Amino acid sequence: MEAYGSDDGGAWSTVPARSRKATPPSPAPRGGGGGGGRAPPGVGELAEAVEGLGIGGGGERRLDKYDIPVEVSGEGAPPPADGFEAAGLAESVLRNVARCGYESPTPVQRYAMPIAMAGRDLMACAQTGSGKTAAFCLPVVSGLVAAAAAGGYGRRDKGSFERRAKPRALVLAPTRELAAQINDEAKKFSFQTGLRVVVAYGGTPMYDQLRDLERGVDILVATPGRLVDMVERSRISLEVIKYLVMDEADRMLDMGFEPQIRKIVDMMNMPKKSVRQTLLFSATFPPEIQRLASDFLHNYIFITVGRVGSSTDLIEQKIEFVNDGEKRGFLLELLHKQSVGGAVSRQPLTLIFVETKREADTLRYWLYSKGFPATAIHGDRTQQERESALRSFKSGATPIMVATDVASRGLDVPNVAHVINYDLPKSVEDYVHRIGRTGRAGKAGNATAFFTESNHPLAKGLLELMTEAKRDVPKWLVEYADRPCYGGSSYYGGRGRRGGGGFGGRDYRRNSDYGEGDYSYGSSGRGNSGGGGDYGSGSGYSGGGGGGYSGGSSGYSGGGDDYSGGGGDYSPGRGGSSRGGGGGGGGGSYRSSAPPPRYYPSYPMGTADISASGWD
Ligand SMILES: Nc1ncnc2c1ncn2[C@@H]1O[C@H](COP(=O)(O)OP(=O)(O)OP(=O)(O)O)[C@@H](O)[C@H]1O
Repeated sequence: MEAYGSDDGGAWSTVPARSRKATPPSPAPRGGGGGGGRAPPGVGELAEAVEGLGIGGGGERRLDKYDIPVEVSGEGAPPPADGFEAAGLAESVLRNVARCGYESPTPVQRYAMPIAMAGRDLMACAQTGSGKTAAFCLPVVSGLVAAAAAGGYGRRDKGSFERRAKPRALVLAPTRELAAQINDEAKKFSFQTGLRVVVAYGGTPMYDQLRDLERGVDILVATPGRLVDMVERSRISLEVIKYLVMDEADRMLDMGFEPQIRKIVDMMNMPKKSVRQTLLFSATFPPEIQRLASDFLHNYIFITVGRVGSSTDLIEQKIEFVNDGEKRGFLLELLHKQSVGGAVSRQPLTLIFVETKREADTLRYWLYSKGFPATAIHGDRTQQERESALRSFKSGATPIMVATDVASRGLDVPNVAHVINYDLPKSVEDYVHRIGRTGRAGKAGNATAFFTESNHPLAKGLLELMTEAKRDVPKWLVEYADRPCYGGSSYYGGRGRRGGGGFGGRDYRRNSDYGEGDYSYGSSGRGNSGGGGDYGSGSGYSGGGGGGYSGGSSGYSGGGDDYSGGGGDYSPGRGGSSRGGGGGGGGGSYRSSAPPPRYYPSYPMGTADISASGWD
C-alpha cells in the first residue's frame, strides 16, 4: 500500500509537509478506546495545512484539467450536441440560455439534451455542480414550447372552471430548498415562452401555492409529500404528465422516499411509462437504486459523464484524524486561519456539516459566541428560518452555515469556498454530495473532513474516492481501510449487506447481456471499461475496472435525523446505499460570461442579519 504516499502532507497535494504533534492511533477494534492519547491540536498545526487552500484567492475556472470519459448505454442513443443550437432547442429557449450567460453546454448537457430531445427516457449520472439542472430543464421547456406551437397539447386552462391543476411536466426534488432553486432555474429558461412554472413544497401554507396553481401550470416542481397531499385533495391531477423528472434520483428512490414515489407514479393516474418521458439525474447512482429506478423507465439510455468513482477534481480534499473532544479546537484553527485580514468575522463562505439538528444549533451558537457570523439550517427550523438562513449565507451576511444533510444535495450557492465535514456522514455518497457544494461550475473549492475512530467503516470508501481523485492519502487512512471493521453497522459505510464494489456510475444492465449499442468516449479507461460485476440480491455489484471505487454498504437506520415534517422534505434516514462516488462530469469545456467569483462579500463584515429569531 505504499503507493498511497505519505502522511506528511495530508491529503492536499498543495499542502506542504508538516509535523504532527501526535500520529493517529492505529485502528482498534470497536470499543477499544480509540483515541490513544492524541494531543490537542497544536496552534498552527492546521493553520499550516490551510496555507495551501488558496481560499479566497483567485477563483478562476480550471477547465483544462479534465479528460472526460463518457459512457452511454442503451439502444439507439443520439450523438452528443456540440452546442445549444445543435441540441435543437426552441428559439425562445435559446434566447433564455443566452440571457443566463451560458456560452456552451457542459459535458452532461451535451450528452443529455439530445437524448431528452429525442423523446428517450434517461438515467444520467454526472458530477456535482456540472449543470444537471439545465440538462433536464432545457429539453423539457423546449419540448413543451414545441408541443404548444404544434397544438399538440393545446393550451393549459387558465383560470378554468376545473379547479384541478394539470401540469404537463413534473419535477420532483428531495428538499424544499432544492425545489425552490429548480423552480427559479425553470422560470429563467421559460421566460417569455408562455409557459407557467409553479412550485409546491411543505413547510409553508398551502393556500398561496394553490392560488398559484389555479392560475395554470405547465411545469410543476414539487417535493413528494406536498404533491401527494395536493393530489389527494384533488387540487392537482397528473393525468396529462408528459415529462417526469427526478433530480437527486437516487435519494428520491432510497428507502426514505420510495413508497411516496411509487404512489405518485403508479397510483395517481399518471400516464404509464411508455406514454410519458422519464428523466432521472444524480451525481451518484448505486446499482441497487438503478435497478429500482428502472421500474420507472421505458427502454432508457444510461449516461455517465466523467470518471467513475470520483469526486470532482476541482475540490481539494483533506481528511484530518481527530479525537471527538478535539473537533472544536480544530475547527477554530481552520476558521481563524481563513479569516480575511485576521478578522474572525470576515470569512469566505464556509459550510459546516454536522450529524444532528441539535449539534447544528449548538455549534452555531458556540461559533457565534466566538465572534464568527454563523447561521444554521436543519429540519427543526421553520421554513421561514431555513430560507432566511440560506439567504443570509448566500449573501455573505453570515458567511458560515452549519447544516445537517438537508443542505447536502443540489444546493447551488455560488462561491462556497470551503466545506467542512465536522461530522462525517454515514455514506460515501453523502460525502460526495456534501463536498459538492463547493467546486461548482468549473470553480475550485476546498473540503476538510474530521475523521474520528467511529468513522472507521467509512475509511475504505473514502480511501478509494480520494485515490480516484488523485489526492494524497494519509497512511493512517490506508491502515483503517485495510483493517476489518468489527461491530460496525453495515449502515455505516463499510462493505456490508449489499456487498462492496462499484459506485454506481456504471449502467447496472451491462452486467447482463443487455448492453448492445453501448459506446464510450474519452480517455481514462478507469472504471468504465473494466469487466462488469454481478448484481444480484445479496451479492452486490462490483463495478468496472481499476478505478471504480467500492466501499460502502447500505442499510436503513430508520428515524432520519433531519426530517422536517409535513410536506415532503426528505428524511435522510440514511436509506439506500452508502456506496457512492461521484459520477463524473463537471468541468470540461464550458465557459460562462458570468462575472468572476467573489469570495468575500463587499459589505461590512460581521453585520449579521439579525431577525426576530435573534440569529437569522
Ligand atoms: N452551460 C453552462 N455554462 C455556464 N454555467 C453553467 C452552465 N450550466 C450550468 N451552469 C451553472 O453551473 C452551476 C451548477 O449547476 P447545477 O446546480 O445544475 O449543478 P448540478 O450538476 O445539478 O449539481 P448537484 O449535483 O450538486 O445538484 C449553476 O450555477 C449553473 O448556473
